[in-house]
Amino acid sequence: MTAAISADGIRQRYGDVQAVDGVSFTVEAGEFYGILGPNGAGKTTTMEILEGVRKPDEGRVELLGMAPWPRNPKLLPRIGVQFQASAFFRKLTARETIRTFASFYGVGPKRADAMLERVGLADKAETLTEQMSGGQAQRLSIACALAHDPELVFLDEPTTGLDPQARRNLWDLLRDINNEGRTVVLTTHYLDEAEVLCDRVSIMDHGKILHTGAPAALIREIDDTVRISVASGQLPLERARELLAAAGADVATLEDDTVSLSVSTRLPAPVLSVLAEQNALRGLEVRGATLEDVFLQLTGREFRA
Ligand SMILES: Nc1ncnc2c1ncn2[C@@H]1O[C@H](COP(=O)(O)OP(=O)(O)OP(=O)(O)O)[C@@H](O)[C@H]1O
Repeated sequence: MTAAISADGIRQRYGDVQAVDGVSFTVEAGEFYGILGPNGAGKTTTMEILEGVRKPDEGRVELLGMAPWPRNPKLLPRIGVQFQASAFFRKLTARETIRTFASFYGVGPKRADAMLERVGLADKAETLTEQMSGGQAQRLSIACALAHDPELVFLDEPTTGLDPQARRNLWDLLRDINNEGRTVVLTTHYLDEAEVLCDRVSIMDHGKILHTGAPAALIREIDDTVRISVASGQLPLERARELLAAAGADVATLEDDTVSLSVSTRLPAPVLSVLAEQNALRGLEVRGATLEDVFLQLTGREFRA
């Protein structure tokens, strides 16, 4: 079967900045694929090259078995693109906007209106785009990208700037889009978003892909330690010291003044049972590794979006 996307050795330079530095990957049909990286990593430039809106300095891209550059009219009805900054006509309503976008593809008003409903904006149909919230505008731009029923959808940081509730609502929508059988490519600088949504994720930094895999596999590969934090004041200092010694902790910090304790260990059970014996479980936090830890391991730096 032809891959939905194959990118081979793509490079793009802007003046002194090597924005994309030899990126290669494939995306299978039906996959939810993420490109995760901090600001300036080269995600948007990579997306623009995939979408066929930018010619790379070097490298080859195929979308659905075809080259996206030079602009390929056969591909356009089959792909949907949501750009990072959506510019709508401010004085058009949501309904007028989606109908306009749909008409570019010969799609009638009925399907356009249905898309508006699909993204939960039916009750905003008469609202001017300039009066929509950030989350509503993102939903509208996703609806516009989907109006012509594309099989491959590109979403460039669709949830940036949204509040946590609006982000979660959008995640549900994005999952549905993928569950309908569409291939989805998403860029994000939210680690949790990549972890929750993507079948596979490429971690990108300084124009290069550092690692690609299923989020859970990436996390498993790097680390199986568990971080345990004990709220301050839960444990007498002496007991905390003994506990640290007993835990064989890889990393542990003990702050004397408030006796707050955090432990990284591959053997959480003995630590937890001592804490339980000490009746020190209030405010206890236990967490496994996350993609944040994967990024730290790959780059030696904390992930800062
Ligand atoms: N049109 C341009 N002209 C010059 N430099 C650019 C241009 N577009 C991007 N860059 C630079 O290329 C690098 C990669 O930018 P890009 O937008 O691809 O990264 P990104 O990962 O999408 O970042 P963000 O998360 O902030 O959108 C950055 O250093 C950026 O400043």
